[in-house]
Amino acid sequence: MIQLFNVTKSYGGESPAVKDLSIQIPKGDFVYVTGASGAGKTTFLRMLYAAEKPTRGQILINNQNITRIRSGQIPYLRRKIGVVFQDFKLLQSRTVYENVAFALEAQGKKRYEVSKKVYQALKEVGLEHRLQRKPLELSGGEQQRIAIARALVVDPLILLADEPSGNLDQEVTLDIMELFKKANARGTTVLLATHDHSLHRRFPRRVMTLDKGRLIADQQPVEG
Ligand SMILES: Nc1ncnc2c1ncn2[C@@H]1O[C@H](COP(=O)(O)OP(=O)(O)OP(=O)(O)O)[C@@H](O)[C@H]1O
Repeated sequence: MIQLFNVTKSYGGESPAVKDLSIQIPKGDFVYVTGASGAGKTTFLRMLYAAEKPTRGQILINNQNITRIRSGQIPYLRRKIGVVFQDFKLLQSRTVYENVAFALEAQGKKRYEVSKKVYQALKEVGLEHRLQRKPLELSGGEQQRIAIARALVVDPLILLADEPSGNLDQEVTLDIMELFKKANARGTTVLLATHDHSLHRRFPRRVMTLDKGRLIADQQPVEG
């Protein structure tokens, strides 16, 4: 469960990036976060994994108040949250295997367990044959699938994706959506920030619309 109570984030400019946001997202929900460029989508997602602190208001993740989280607690929060970015953010000097294994190794998991989970996560995205490649030897779509495997390998409660298919073509976008839907079907709460309205026409889910930092619409999909 994600809960925001009157959350405002100001970077010190004229108007806040996110204004007075109050939102409840139950476990297992799938939510699109839409809005024009600069509407506050990235800021909203960044606060959920404690990359930014709200200026005012409270944020609870699974009843844990993360509003004033201490830096030592952030790694524990991030074990529950997978994040996927538009520009993948893979470590270029590491292999595909090492990129996906990283979070598990940081948690101190045993070597055989790490390799089993990494193999499963890569199989899930159809790239188990690319284990020893470096990210730049792969296509953009493959790199994003590796990034998704990295996010999902820890079985996150929440998956945050910020314009994950912004630089990718339509076919790859649909592959990626299937991966998000599968993770959601297994119980992961998914928040997907996107400009691409064709996605929610094709896969109708809850849509939250931000405008100048405010939530101006929160629509459930029409049944039927
Ligand atoms: N680190 C920062 N420092 C100062 N201002 C920022 C910072 N990050 C974002 N902003 C400002 O906050 C506002 C919201 O930006 P944000 O990136 O959250 O919007 P967005 O909806 O994700 O936009 P886009 O779709 O272009 O990525 C914008 O006016 C932006 O310029």
